[in-house]
Amino acid sequence: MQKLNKHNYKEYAIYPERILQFGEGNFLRAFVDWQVQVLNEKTDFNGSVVVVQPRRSEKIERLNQQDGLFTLFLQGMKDGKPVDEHMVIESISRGINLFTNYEQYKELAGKKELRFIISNTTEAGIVFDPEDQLEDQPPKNFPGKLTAFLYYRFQAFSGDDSHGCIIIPCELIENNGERLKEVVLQYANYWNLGDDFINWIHDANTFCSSLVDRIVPGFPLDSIDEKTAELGYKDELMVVGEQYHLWVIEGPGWIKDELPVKGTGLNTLIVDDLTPYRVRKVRILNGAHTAMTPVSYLYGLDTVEESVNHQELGLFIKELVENEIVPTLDGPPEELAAFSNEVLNRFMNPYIKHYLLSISLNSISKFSTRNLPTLLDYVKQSGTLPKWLVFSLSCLLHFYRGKRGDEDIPLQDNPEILQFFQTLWEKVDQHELHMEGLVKTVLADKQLWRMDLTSIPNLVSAVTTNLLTIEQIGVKEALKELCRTSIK
Ligand SMILES: NC(=O)c1ccc[n+]([C@@H]2O[C@H](COP(=O)([O-])OP(=O)(O)OC[C@H]3O[C@@H](n4cnc5c(N)ncnc54)[C@H](O)[C@@H]3O)[C@@H](O)[C@H]2O)c1
Ligand SMILES: O=P(O)(O)OC[C@@H](O)[C@@H](O)[C@H](O)[C@H](O)CO
Repeated sequence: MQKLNKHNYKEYAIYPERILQFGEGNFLRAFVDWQVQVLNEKTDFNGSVVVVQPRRSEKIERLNQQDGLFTLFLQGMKDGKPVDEHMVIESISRGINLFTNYEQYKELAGKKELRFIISNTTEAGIVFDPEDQLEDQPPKNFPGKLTAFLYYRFQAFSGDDSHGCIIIPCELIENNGERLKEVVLQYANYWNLGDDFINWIHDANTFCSSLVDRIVPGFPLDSIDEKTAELGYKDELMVVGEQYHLWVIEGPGWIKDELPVKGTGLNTLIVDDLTPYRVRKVRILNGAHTAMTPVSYLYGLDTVEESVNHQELGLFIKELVENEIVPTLDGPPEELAAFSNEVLNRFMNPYIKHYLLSISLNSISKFSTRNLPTLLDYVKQSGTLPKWLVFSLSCLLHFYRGKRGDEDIPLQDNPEILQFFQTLWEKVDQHELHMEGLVKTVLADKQLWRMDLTSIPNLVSAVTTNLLTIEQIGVKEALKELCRTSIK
């Protein structure tokens, strides 16, 4: 069977390289590169994307072997109807391997037509590292690579303000645009790149914070043979995502002229303040994902869809979202109810297998950023603990024991965190530590939660009680018990 590449594919238009994209991952390809394709089809945007990898990865070579082409399946509800469609995305012109072709990167910095820089380097990507040097080819961290790129551009156009860029990071970090600009300026100062360059960063470039939303489980490992047979060609970069999408970009109104999304059907908004969109999305959608993961997985389920359609898990998720997360959010109640309803429907998407284990990556820091604010707000508002969220936190501690029955759980978190939990659970198993001791030690750890959670009234005893119940009767029975006593 033939592989997908330009020789085996129909003729298609090649557009000027107007976008530099840091990240070859599933999400950016199913979201940004798809949006660029829509813009090219429906407007005079006329732009293609050059992809660079933020870390060493052989995916960039695979992207070039396929001439930037890949197949995107978009599956889910659209305008109230089920839609299952696929298309070849043609908007990527090429990938540059920064580790072998750094010169090409420097050359791109001098191209007049380049205007946008987009990134998604996970929550770990926007960081400063004093080890990075301008002379490194490439600097190790993403903001270091970006600073170097902007400096080459500044030099190529002798500091001319009309050749700056619009920089839109997509990392799920609060104020990602401002944060990225801060780190770029930190590198500029650290590398002594001069006041003229720093002024050019401020005057010629626009850093926009942005919020992205589309569930992208990625490569369809489960159904690859079936999909390959349907397509009639091999595609190693196939990606599956849902139909729903939202991109909220915080920036000046004139960006609408350069990114002509109006009238294209794209749910991309250019706004003055994205805070309300971010808070509700992170707390409801990501919060529910992160909270359901240890509970459902320990219960014996594997995917989001199974969980939301399950009698007890479904109830757990609905109660958690509607009675614990939503009441802590600001905004018109009808809008919040509509949004949470839509999220629950998206979780039910029958086409998509979204594995809990893939969501479980770095669950401790995710609980901290996505669910802890809800817990704190709930306690502040009501003076009581949110019992579903506390049950989820209890299951999270149990999840990090690393066992589902006799199975080992492939935990994915940073090694210090994994070691911390392993040591504590071993002590409990060897009767050197009581459950309450484990709970107190974990909840008091400021490195995990950025605060001492034992200061929250009754939290230690509630989590200890849950864990003792789980030890005695298992997560299944413990959850059933919680459902029975909560819904009378
Ligand atoms: N998949 C989704 O449903 C979805 C939806 C919205 C947002 N996101 C966000 O997108 C990010 C990537 O998701 P994906 O599904 O594309 O994953 P992926 O594994 O396909 O891609 C990960 C990308 O991040 C880069 N990366 C990883 N760690 C990095 C680090 N420390 N520094 C710099 N770059 C790093 C990789 O090189 C790669 O380009 C996630 O952090 C997630 O929060 C994902
Ligand atoms: O991608 P992560 O690992 O940060 O989080 C897992 C999911 O919650 C996330 O990918 C959502 O599906 C996504 O944020 C939806 O827009």
